[in-house]
Order: sequence, then C-alpha cells, then structure tokens
Amino acid sequence: MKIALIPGDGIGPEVVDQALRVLTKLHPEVETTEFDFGARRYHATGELLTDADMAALREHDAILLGAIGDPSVPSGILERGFLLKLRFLMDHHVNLRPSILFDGVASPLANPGTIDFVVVREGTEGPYTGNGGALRVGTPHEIATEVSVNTRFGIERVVRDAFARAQARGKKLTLVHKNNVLTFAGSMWARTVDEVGKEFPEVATDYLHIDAATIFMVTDPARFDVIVTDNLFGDIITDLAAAVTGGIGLAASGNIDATGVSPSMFEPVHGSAPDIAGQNLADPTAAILSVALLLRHLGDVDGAARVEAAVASDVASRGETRGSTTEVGDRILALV
Ligand SMILES: NC(=O)C1=CN([C@@H]2O[C@H](COP(=O)(O)OP(=O)(O)OC[C@H]3O[C@@H](n4cnc5c(N)ncnc54)[C@H](O)[C@@H]3O)[C@@H](O)[C@H]2O)C=CC1
Ligand SMILES: CC(C)CC(=O)C(=O)O
Ligand SMILES: [Mg+2]
Repeated sequence: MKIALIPGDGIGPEVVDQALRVLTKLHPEVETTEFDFGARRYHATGELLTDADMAALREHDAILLGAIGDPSVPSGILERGFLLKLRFLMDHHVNLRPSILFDGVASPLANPGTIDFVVVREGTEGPYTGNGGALRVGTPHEIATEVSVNTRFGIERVVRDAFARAQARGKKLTLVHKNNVLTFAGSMWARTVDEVGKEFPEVATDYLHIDAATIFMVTDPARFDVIVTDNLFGDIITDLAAAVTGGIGLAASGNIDATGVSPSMFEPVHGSAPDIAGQNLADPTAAILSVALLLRHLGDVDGAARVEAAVASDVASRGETRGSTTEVGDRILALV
C-alpha cells in the first residue's frame, strides 16, 4: 500500500501524525511519501501544485491530507491554487461526507435522535471552478462574477453514485439544491435525479431547498439518509452536519475518483484551524476516521471497521474533557 501524505498547514500536520500512527499499526507494510505542499512551500518557492507533483502523487494508491490554508497567504491562493486544483485534476467528483452521531457524544441539539447519513457532494463543478472575473476592481463600480458550472455528465455521475449508496443502505435519497431560484442548474439536477432514479426503483427520493435543509438538519436530522448536492451547498451543509454530530473535529471525508483512474484523497472536513494550530489542541479524530474511509476504499473493510470501532469506543468515554491531540491519538491507537 503506497500512501501520499500531505500534512499541509496549521493543525494539518498534528492530526495527520495521529492518523498515520493508526494506519501504520494496521498496515506496518505501508509505504508513505510525504509532500510539503502548503504555505511554507509557497513562501519558499512560489509553487502550489506542479505537473511533476501530480505525476508523483499518481504513483500512490491513495492520498491522506491534513488541511490547506494559512493566514500568511491571501485567502484563496492555497485553497484554489492547490486544494481545488488537486481535486479537479484528480477528478475527485464524489466528495463523500458521512455524518454519524456516535453513542455517548453530546450533540448541541436537544433531541437529536439517531443521526446516520451521508452527504454526496459533487466535487469538481459548481461555483468552485474559478469561472468568473472582476471588473473595475477597487472602484465604486466594481463587478464580480462567480459562475456555477454544472454539466449533465458531472451531475449524472455523482447522482448515480449517490443512488447506489442509497440503494446499499436501503433507504432514501434527498436532493438538496435551490431550484426555485437557481432554475437552470436546479432543473438539470432535479431532472437528472428523476431520470437516474428509474434505474433505482427501490430508492425513495425527495427534494429540499438548501435553506429548508438547514432547518431540518437542526430540527430533524434523523430524516436524512443520503443527500446529494452541489459543491457549494455540500461544503456548507457538511460543516453544519459536523456540528450537530458533535463537532468539526469528528467529521471525515473522501474525495473519490469513482472511475479509479486517479488516487482518491481522504481528509478531515475541517480546515487548518490557525486559531489552535501548534498547541496540541486539535481533535485528530476526523483525520483518524478519514483513515477508515481510505482503508474501506482500498478494500480493507475489516481495518476500516476496526478504526471506526476504536473511535466509537473512545468518543463514548470522553466525557467533558477530550484531551490533547496526542492524548486522543494515544487512546485511539491503543483501542485499534
Ligand atoms: N480541506 C481543507 O484543507 C480546508 C481548508 N480550509 C482552510 O482552513 C483555514 C481556516 O478555515 P476556517 O474557516 O477557520 O475553518 P476551520 O475548519 O479550520 O476552523 C473552524 C473552527 O473549527 C475549529 N476546528 C477545526 N478543526 C478542529 C479540530 N480538529 N479540533 C478542534 N477544533 C477544530 C477551529 O479551531 C475553528 O474554531 C482557511 O485558510 C480555510 O480556507 C477550510 C476548510 C477546509
Ligand atoms: C477550502 C475549501 C476549498 C474546501 C472546503 O472548505 C471543504 O472542502 O470543505
Ligand atoms: Mg468546507
């Protein structure tokens, strides 16, 4: 198993360290290559992600990422120039974000019920493609556009992936969009769900506007099973989903090229958290659960289950004090 490690910025290296210990315990044979992408490299060389970097990453079975983004670099340069570029070039079209409220974990909701759903966020299109521009910058007449790109091909493949997951889970698929206002893209998403749904007659479907979806995620999250949505809505709603299931420190994700051509990438949902970086304060659980997603993706279902069981056991006994990054890592490592 060859894994590319991208610790990245802020708390990224701290949480990846703990995730790597778990991975290495389960797979002592793992071969890792560490890449120094992020703010330090950008400051030192001006480079973000070169063709040679892409070729080197492609030599691996999967990528484990911490987080990218640093206050010393203007907002967007690393996020767009490295992270989104990497996701797009690797064709990571299925951005998989499971949300589970583990037993014993406190939710901020008074009556959370059972929360166990998966957001399938489209990962290569929508408003994140950099299709836009600015005119008369800095003047009172400035204009900025940020155009959402939605292709039939892109929507259909992610919708089919989401249906397959809903079928495997035996429940339902909810399309989340804003088709009462974003009528061009929203109509294509809705029609695509209707058409692809004919291949999955046993999967029930429903639809929610994104604004209403945020209400139900707080008032009745148990109603969700699989959600399919676009890149921007999926980004936002998965931070909310993390919050209702005990916090951003527990939320894992996979950026998957479902064709298998490119290595898929696994990372916590959270960012580089500069406010707590370098203090051994970050919760590494999301990064560790990302290892479980990585292992399942590579076919080690038992290994993935062991990581998830260790995390479930640890979070159930945390109580009020979670402990430091390394303490959490030590405890989960001992349980795996
Ligand atoms: N995939 C990635 O690499 C992502 C990168 N970013 C970047 O990260 C930087 C910071 O972004 P923010 O909007 O502040 O989001 P963030 O997710 O980094 O932090 C939001 C809040 O959650 C807390 N938090 C995050 N992860 C935590 C953990 N593991 N344990 C405990 N608390 C945690 C932070 O301390 C902060 O208060 C920005 O440069 C942003 O662009 C943001 C999201 C994803
Ligand atoms: C920093 C963004 C490019 C990514 C993000 O917030 C996410 O994928 O959740
Ligand atoms: Mg996000």
